[in-house]
This record gives sequence, C-alpha cells and structure tokens, in this order.
Amino acid sequence: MPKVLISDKMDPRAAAIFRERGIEVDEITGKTPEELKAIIGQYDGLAIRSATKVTKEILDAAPNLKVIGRAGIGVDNVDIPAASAKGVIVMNTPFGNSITTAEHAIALMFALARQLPEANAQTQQGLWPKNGFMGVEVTGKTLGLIGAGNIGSIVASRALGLKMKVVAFDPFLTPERAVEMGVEKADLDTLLAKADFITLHTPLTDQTRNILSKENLAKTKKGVRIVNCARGGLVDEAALKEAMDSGHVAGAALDVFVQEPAKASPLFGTPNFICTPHLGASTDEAQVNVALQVAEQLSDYLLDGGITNALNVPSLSAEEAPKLRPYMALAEELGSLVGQLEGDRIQGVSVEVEGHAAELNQKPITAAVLAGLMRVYSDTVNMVNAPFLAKERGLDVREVRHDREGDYQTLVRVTVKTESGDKSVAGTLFGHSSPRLVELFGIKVEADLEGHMLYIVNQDAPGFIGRLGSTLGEAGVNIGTFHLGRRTQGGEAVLLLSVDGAVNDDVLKAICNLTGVKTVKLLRFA
Ligand SMILES: NC(=O)c1ccc[n+]([C@@H]2O[C@H](COP(=O)([O-])OP(=O)(O)OC[C@H]3O[C@@H](n4cnc5c(N)ncnc54)[C@H](O)[C@@H]3O)[C@@H](O)[C@H]2O)c1
Ligand SMILES: O=C(O)[C@H](O)COP(=O)(O)O
Repeated sequence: MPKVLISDKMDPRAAAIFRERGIEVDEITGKTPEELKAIIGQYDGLAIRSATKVTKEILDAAPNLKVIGRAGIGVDNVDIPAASAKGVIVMNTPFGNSITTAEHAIALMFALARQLPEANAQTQQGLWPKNGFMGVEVTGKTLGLIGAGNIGSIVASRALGLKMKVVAFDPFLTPERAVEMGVEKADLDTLLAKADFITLHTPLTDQTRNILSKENLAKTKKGVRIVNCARGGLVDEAALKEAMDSGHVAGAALDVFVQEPAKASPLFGTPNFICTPHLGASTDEAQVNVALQVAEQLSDYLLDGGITNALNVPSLSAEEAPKLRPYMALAEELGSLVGQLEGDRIQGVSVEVEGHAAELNQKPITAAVLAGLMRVYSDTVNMVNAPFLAKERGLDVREVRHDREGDYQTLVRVTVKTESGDKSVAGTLFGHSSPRLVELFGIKVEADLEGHMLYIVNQDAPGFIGRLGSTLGEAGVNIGTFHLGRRTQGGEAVLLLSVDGAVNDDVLKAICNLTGVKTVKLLRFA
C-alpha cells in the first residue's frame, strides 16, 4: 500500500480521500528540514503547500518518493530540477485558489484606498478618528496589472466591474486577448506612469525579481498604491520603504515577502503599509478545492500511473509513452529556445512534423512545444495546462503533419509568428533518441540544447571566434560545445555555445562590445 505524507496544514478532506482510496497517510506538519529528512524516506508521495521546502537534500533522503503534490499554484518551494533528476513527479493544482487570491488582492486594494486596518485599530482604541482617514475612490481610477494570467485576469474582471480602467503588462498577453479581457495592453513604463493602483500577479523569475525596483518605483505616479499578492521579491522592499517614507507611494499592501515567515521588516509600522501573512489562498473554498485536487491527483498516480497537472513530465498513456518521450523532449527544447529568444513577441505558433514524427500522436508534441515556450514566463506551466493556457491567452496554435519525405528521417519544426515576421527552428532525433537542433531562424546549425548556452548573432568575419574565445577565457568561462552556422559567407552568422555555468552581465556586455556582434543572449535548458 503506498504511503503519503501531508507535511503542511491542509483541509482534512485530503487525508480522507487518501484513506478512501486505500493509501496510508500521515499528517505531520511543522517539521524542521532535519526532522523532515529523518522521516521522508518512508513515503511514496508528499502533499505540501508553501511551507515545506523540498530541497535537493530532502529529495536525496527520499529514496521511495515518486510524486510531490502542491495543493496550490506556486512551486518555488520545490527544487524541480532536483526532483526531475530523481524521477519524482511534481504536480500542482493550477486553478483551485485563483479566485480567492484575486479577491484578496481586491480586498487589499480597498483596504489601502480607505486605510481600513488603521481606522479599525484606532476606533477600537476609543479614539473615534473621524477626521484622520480621508480615503480615495477606486471608481474611474487606473489599475496597473503586472501579470495577466489566471489570477491577473480575474483581478482585471473584478476591477472593471468596479468601474476602474485596467492597463496590463504581460509579455504573453496578445492584443486579441487584451481586447477580450477589456484591458489596455501596455509596456511596463506606460503602466507605471498611468496607474493609480498597481497589483502584481507574476511568478518570481529572473525577469520579474524586483520588477518594482527603486528605479521603476520612481517611474510610478505620485500617490500610487501597490498590492503584491503574488510572490515576495517582485517588489524591492527597501526601495518601497524609501518611496513610502518620501510620500511618493501613498500606500502598499504585501501578502508575500522576500523572507517568509516575515517576523520583522523595515516596512512594519510604516504609515499606510498593510500586510497579511501569505493569506492569498486562505479561504474555505480554495483550501477545499486544492486539497481535493491534490489528493485525487496523487492517488491517481500512485495507484494507476495517471498523471495530471505535472510540471516536470508529460501526461501519457502507458502505450504511447516510450515512443513519444524523446519527441517530447525535442519539442520542449525547441519551444524553450523560441520562447527564450522571441517570448514577448510571439503571437502564434505552428508545429510541423514530418518523417517518423508524423506517424505519432501530435498533441503531446505540440503540448511539449507550448510548455517549453511558456515556461519562460511561468514556472507553473506544464504539458497538461500549456495548450489550455495558450488558447486562453489567444495564441494561435497550428499543427501541420507532412507526409512528404524530407532531408531527415524525422523532423519537428516550430515556427512562431511575431510582429517582425515568421521565425522557425527545427530539430531531429539523433540515433532515434537524442534531440538535436538542426535549424535556427533559417540557418543550418547542429547543436544539443542543454544547460547554460550562449546565443550570439554576429557578422561573419575572420578572427571573431578567436576574440570571443579570449573574452570568455579571460572571464574564466569554460566552453563545453561550440556550434556555428551562417547564412552566407561574410553574412549573418549564429553561434550556440554551451558553457559550464552561468555567465554574468559583465561578460555578456564584453561579448556585446566585440566588433560585429548584433545579439547576445544567455539561454538555459534543462
Ligand atoms: N498570495 C498567495 O497566497 C498566492 C496564491 C495563489 C497564487 N499566488 C501566486 O500568484 C502568481 C500568479 O499566479 P497565476 O495563477 O495567475 O499564474 P499564471 O501562470 O496564470 O500567470 C502568471 C502571468 O505572469 C506573466 N508573466 C511572466 N513573466 C512576466 C513578466 N516578466 N512581466 C509581466 N508578466 C509576466 C505570465 O505571462 C502569466 O500570464 C504566482 O506567483 C503564484 O504563485 C500567490
Ligand atoms: O502559490 C500559491 O498557491 C499560494 O502562494 C498559496 O500558498 P499556500 O498554499 O501556502 O497558502
């Protein structure tokens, strides 16, 4: 009988489902990492919320663990690469608490507009502070939405109902979807300049960390009010404190902090600062939703092998799985490549298969392309929800199957539609199982997409490779593999280099400054 540990506080219905389905379950919450390490070895499944940190050390101490289920959305408390490396599936429940969290953002917006917590506290102290709390209306005001995914779009619809104008910044929001949502799509600077209220609804990624930095806070309208119900780290807390002390930011509400639990913060005690202890998902309804979903999903997997809402593996039937797996790895790499290179400009995606690939079920291949492409923007995208999310965001997704014989025995081509035209990448399977890139934006190039890679576009000229090698060598960056292609002799050339570890901004700048370099980008593959 499989055994599951519930290590964070969860609605009791989760444990009841496990028992009903014949799974042994322990509910042991509040353990330290050391205590968790000591017991995790006995379990096949782990059900968590955000408090349990599933680190590599925990995973290393869990030889029997097969699946982790997050009763909620964000999985930044799980080391997914480490879980994948150990063959542990990570699942979440992507929609169960979205409405609740959106409502918390709206509640905090109102609390800021009318200074409700402080007015309540002073009234209960017997001060009857009738003249001390002049608020503002939200009607007619502009809400700047940073991130227009599941939660952001619910916040937008509620704000529109409150007769606010909504301006949204989200690289993945297509113009059509923006029209459908009734919001104005804007770049970040425009949003910052226009918004009376700003709410954040993105995951924490390298692109979104400190998206409200000191510099960006300075670009906001004087008197702006800010709400973060997404992830700590999206707002620079020290810069926010300064901006509030100076009076530039009129109010801020944080449900999430860089350090959680946040037992101390320079923001505590700042006038017009409101906070809650990561309560975004804490309603009866949301907790029942996510508890039921996570228990069903874990049980399905442990009992029948069914995979739903997995973030690190495709959902597959037992028969199709072995044939499709290498194609999906190739498709995900190609999607990730175009996502990292063209992400915010992509309006549509076409996935073409030919040769052996054309004999297979194309849906999982397309889903893998979309998962790779959108994972650049959200760590919660998986093969199951990627096609749905793409549709919801108005991405035009096409599938083409060619019967013709091509240059390769098998080929997957991904073409993205962007404002500057169609751009395409293609790959094949080497030795029937190893994914390999064979074409990049019209240039023939052969490369394995793995680890940290540098993408460089330059003018083909003698001596360039030597200068590039010296620049990287002087910076102590070791080149693993080197792949080169060019359109014509002396024309545009493209280089893909795998490097041993991340490359810092100074090195990227130094490469940018080499004669003939047009584009430099650091890419990351699983
Ligand atoms: N406070 C809480 O208790 C609570 C509860 C639920 C979810 N959350 C968090 O809220 C966040 C949003 O959840 P969701 O379900 O809406 O996720 P989602 O994946 O549906 O939406 C995230 C959106 O952010 C956009 N995005 C990514 N990078 C961006 C960037 N650089 N600039 C602007 N937009 C960018 C994506 O394109 C996507 O549309 C997640 O971080 C989640 O963990 C917090
Ligand atoms: O990402 C989420 O789902 C939220 O941050 C909720 O976290 P919680 O389950 O710890 O309340």
